[in-house]
Formats: sequence, C-alpha cells, structure tokens
Amino acid sequence: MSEQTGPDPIIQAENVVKTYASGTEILEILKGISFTVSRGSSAAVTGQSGSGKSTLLNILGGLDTCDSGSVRISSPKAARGSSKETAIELFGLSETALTSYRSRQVGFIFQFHYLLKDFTALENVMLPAYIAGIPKKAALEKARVLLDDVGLDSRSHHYPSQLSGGERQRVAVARSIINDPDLVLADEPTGNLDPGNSGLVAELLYSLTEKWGKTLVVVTHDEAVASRAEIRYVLEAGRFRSQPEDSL
Ligand SMILES: Nc1ncnc2c1ncn2[C@@H]1O[C@H](COP(=O)(O)OP(=O)(O)OP(=O)(O)O)[C@@H](O)[C@H]1O
Repeated sequence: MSEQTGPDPIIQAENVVKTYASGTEILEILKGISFTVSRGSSAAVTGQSGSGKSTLLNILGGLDTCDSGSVRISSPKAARGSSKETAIELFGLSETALTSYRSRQVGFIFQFHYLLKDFTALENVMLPAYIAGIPKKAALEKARVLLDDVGLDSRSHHYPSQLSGGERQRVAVARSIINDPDLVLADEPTGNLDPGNSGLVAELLYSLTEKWGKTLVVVTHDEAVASRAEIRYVLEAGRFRSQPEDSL
C-alpha cells in the first residue's frame, strides 16, 4: 500500500478489494489498495500486464465496482460554495447515480478511441454534451472550441475514417472534457500510436492538468507518458509498491 496526501484530494481510495471468479477459482486482483490523488495533479499507474491497472481505473470511473473498500470522489471547493466538503462514495452507489457520475464528473480516454464512425469529429465531441442535456447549438459551439484547442479545427467535418490515429485520439481527448469533468481517466491512451503521435497525445494529456486544471489518472505501459506524471504508482501482486516511483 502506498499513500500520497495532497491539500485538496479529489480521489480518496481506501482498502479497495476486487476479485473475479474464474470457474471455481477466485482471482484476487486488487488486495486492499489505498491512495489519494490531489485535485489538479497527474498520476500514472504502471505495472505488468494483468496486474489490475484497467480494473482499478474502471472502478475509479464507475465502470466497475469493487468488492469492498471505499472510493470517495470530492467536488471542487468553488462548486461547493462553502467550506463543507461534499464527496460521493462510489462503492454502493445506485446504477442511476453511477451513470450521472460517469456522464458529468469524469472523462474517459481509452486505447481504442471509440469514435462513432458515422459522425464527424465535431459531432463525436459534442455528443456527450448533447446527451447530458445541453442544447445542440451550444454543444456544437463547445465542441468547436475544444477541437480548435486540440489543433483539429480544420478536421472538424472529417469522419473518423478520414483521420489519422493520432488525430482520432486527439478528438477523443477533446471529447473527454466536453462536459467539463474534474477528473480524466486515460487507459493506455498512446497504446496504438507511433512514437511521434504518442508524444503529441502525451503533450495534450498533460495539458489537461496544466492548462485546464483537470486531474489526470493515466494507466500506461509507455514510459514517456508515465514519466511526466507528478505521482507514479506501480501495481504489483494486487498492491502498490511500497513507495511511488519518482514522486515529486
Ligand atoms: N471480467 C473479468 N472476469 C474475470 N477476470 C477478469 C475480468 N476482467 C479482468 N480480469 C482479470 O483481471 C486481471 C487484471 O486485468 P486488467 O485488465 O485490470 O489488467 P491490466 O493491468 O490492465 O492489464 P494490461 O496491461 O494487459 O491491460 C487479469 O488477469 C484479467 O484476466
């Protein structure tokens, strides 16, 4: 177990346990993980294939649930409008509340971009906002600004098949923040890219914290991506190594 405590934690995870059943066997993937991530910081999770990195990220994103433990996600102080802390506990949250959490409070970037092939880059970026109830015109305008920010304004009417791998992933980055989440979770975001495009996407990822004030948790095998994080966690045999590597 390893723990980092910051002044304004956005993630506070305690004793997170996750098992999977495989036939008659119970696989204990996460064996009681505790950690804190400060608002506006970046954290990288590395570890061997199968060590449970995606499982952990999915739990943080409300895409999967843990067997026991606690995962608290707190709201920003400014939004709270008072000094009283408000945090949601993901463990045990209803499916409806989890859906709302996934849609509004967290942005996802995956190894495979999951852009919808029949929609343009602009439409792909705007869709989560539209689905969340923002009127189409306003959602399109927001998407246009974000595509500009990721350097793809000239590609906004291109379909995914007309974009390069790196461009598709930049669209996915823009899409991840269209609903202005505090937290962005990225799972192997450069896993499908050549080194040049990986560098561009890594630059963009870390600008999420530096320019937009987001909190970034990235799972990666890419040392160039992991080395830029403020905190590094290494998953090993269901636990974090005793101390994060290269913590600032
Ligand atoms: N739904 C499931 N049912 C059973 N076992 C699962 C399930 N999902 C994941 N696992 C197992 O849990 C372990 C952790 O998987 P996970 O995808 O979190 O690893 P990872 O560290 O992200 O791996 P990689 O680096 O290869 O993506 C693996 O052994 C995997 O086979």
